[in-house]
Amino acid sequence: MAGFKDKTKKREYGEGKKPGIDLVFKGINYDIGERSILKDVSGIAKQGDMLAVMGPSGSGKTTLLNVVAGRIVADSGEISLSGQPISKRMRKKMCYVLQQDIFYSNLTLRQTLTYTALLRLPEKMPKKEKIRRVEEIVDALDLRKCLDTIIGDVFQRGLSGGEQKRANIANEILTDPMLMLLDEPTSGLDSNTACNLMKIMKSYTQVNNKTVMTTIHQPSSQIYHLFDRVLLMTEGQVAYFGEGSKILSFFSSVGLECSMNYNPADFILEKVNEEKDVQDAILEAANKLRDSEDWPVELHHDYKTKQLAICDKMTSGKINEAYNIDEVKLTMEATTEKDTIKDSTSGKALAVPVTEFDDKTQEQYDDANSMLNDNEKWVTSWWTQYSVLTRRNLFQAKDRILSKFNIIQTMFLALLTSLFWFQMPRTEATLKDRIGLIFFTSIYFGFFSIIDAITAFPEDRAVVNKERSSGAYRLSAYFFAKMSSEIPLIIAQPLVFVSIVFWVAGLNGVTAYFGDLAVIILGAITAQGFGLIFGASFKIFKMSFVAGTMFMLFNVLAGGFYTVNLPYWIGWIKYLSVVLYVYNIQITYEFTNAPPVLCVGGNLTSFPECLNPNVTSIDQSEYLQSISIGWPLWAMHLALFVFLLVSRTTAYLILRFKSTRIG
Ligand SMILES: Nc1ncnc2c1ncn2[C@@H]1O[C@H](COP(=O)(O)OP(=O)(O)OP(=O)(O)O)[C@@H](O)[C@H]1O
Repeated sequence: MAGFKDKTKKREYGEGKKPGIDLVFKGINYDIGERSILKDVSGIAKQGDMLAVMGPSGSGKTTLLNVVAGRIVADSGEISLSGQPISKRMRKKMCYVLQQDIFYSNLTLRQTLTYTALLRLPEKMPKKEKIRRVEEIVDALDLRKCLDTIIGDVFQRGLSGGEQKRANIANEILTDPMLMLLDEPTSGLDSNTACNLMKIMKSYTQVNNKTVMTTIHQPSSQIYHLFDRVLLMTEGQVAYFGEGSKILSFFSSVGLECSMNYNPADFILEKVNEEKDVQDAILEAANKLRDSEDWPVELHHDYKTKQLAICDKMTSGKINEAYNIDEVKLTMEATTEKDTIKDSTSGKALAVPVTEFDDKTQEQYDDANSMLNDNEKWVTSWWTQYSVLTRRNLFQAKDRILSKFNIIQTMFLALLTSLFWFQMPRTEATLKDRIGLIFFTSIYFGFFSIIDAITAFPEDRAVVNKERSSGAYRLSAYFFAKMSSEIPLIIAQPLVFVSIVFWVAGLNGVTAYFGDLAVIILGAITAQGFGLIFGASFKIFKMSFVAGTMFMLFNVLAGGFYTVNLPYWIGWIKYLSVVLYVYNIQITYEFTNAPPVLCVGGNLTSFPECLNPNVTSIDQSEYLQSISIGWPLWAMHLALFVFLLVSRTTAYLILRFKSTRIG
């Protein structure tokens, strides 16, 4: 793999490498209830290196990764990046590649990466540069041949498992993070694909001076030898931390010998899984290791204060003064141990990694600090986030809302409805059919929108949660983008349906056509807002679905078609039905300024005025009065707008504050 450098950087250092960061986590403890999940876990991942976190299932690997990523707050312990306590802002310099590959399944890899680049690379970087970065990463991770393949899911084939893993990593490293946290990147891959992936990662890490911490289950020996350091865990404790190459001699010191040609990874995992006395012996030896020469200085108990004193000077730009801190009386023994600063009195190592404090070193520190302390909360403006998300959502939702299946369904229903209500004569005899058709159109698109919003939500929630936890964009940008991008798609189907059915059935003229169309669309958009509420309120899809269906059934029952005269004590409830307003607006258009509705002859009529031989048509305004709530059109439209506003605002607030929320 050809490595790639960030050409946007002004300076390069040493052997052409950018300054990287060292991750140190020390004394991490984390309990859930009575159970200790992590016990005094410490380790280091250095720039240009890969740290493997290994251990049996349930030993706490993912939990540790979550703690480092800031997704879980540890009960105690310290985490620092290049000597500085880790902060929320610094976490933007890291990426977390989840075990699951979470993407919009119907976007191609090119679209997925491009949208990520536009969302997560700095506003000031030109678009051309962002695209170039996508291209570089695609080559680096050997993804070019599948750039135009959709991501896919269980329903539609797309990228292969290995390609999805690489796509997942590519998507995260686009932002050029300094620290990469990978959770089981090889899970589900065959050994060859897994090995290729890890080789690619190794090369990328070295060439670009990145820091990698990865959990891994049972690596092959080829993969195992790619790791610089290994943190072996058992039951939440450190069973070994140190260079991967020294692990067998560590086990040998406990009397556990690995036979030749045996995969060291298999061997160590077998041993930490053995009976309690073997485990205890390993843990005891691991504890002793903490007092040995091999134990990194950064993990010593007294390291923090001294390190911080030096760091304070360094971060305030006074590197040379760091040498002269009285309390610690530093001397640099560059000739014998080039990379270590030592306490002159005790001779104990205090800090790494400076060999010479010249101008170049000062620059490196300036750069590393400016990278870590980047104060921008968002890398792109609200408007950029909104417009990129709108485009992405439009593309992504188009295939869903205007899927072949939905188009066939709408066309089929339009055909069926047209046949059932074909050219109704405008007579008293067809009044029931006429209002039946109007009621059907009032509810159909409401159902359609609410169910669509609920079914689309789980995928949305997963992707947006992932992206928002890496600080990609604001919730409001996502929310407004979702609303505005789906409106044209929601309009498309009622437009086709009403344009066919209205005229074939013979409803009332041009004004009623536009009025009906507008109110059906308004009802559908409002129903979508309620769909969002149910999608956001429940983690379990089935519950959202049941809640959405019950809500729509309530709307239908209280919609004014089945029940006009409710008992007085519950009559108010109908005003909570969105369908009531959509239906009433439509019947108002149908029976106002309309051609006459002819009486049926003789005693068959239900209208007393039709018994008068001089009267040929019914009084439509009186009829309308008898079947409607009698509100003026403007008031009913206003009520619908209030519902629209309330549903959208509630959905937003639920997303913002509920625990199942996005972001
Ligand atoms: N929310 C929770 N409530 C109770 N126990 C939990 C919770 N989350 C994790 N655990 C427990 O913490 C332990 C460590 O879990 P973790 O996922 O970190 O293990 P792991 O080493 O990554 O396992 P695997 O290799 O199987 O993914 C497990 O025994 C798990 O059951």
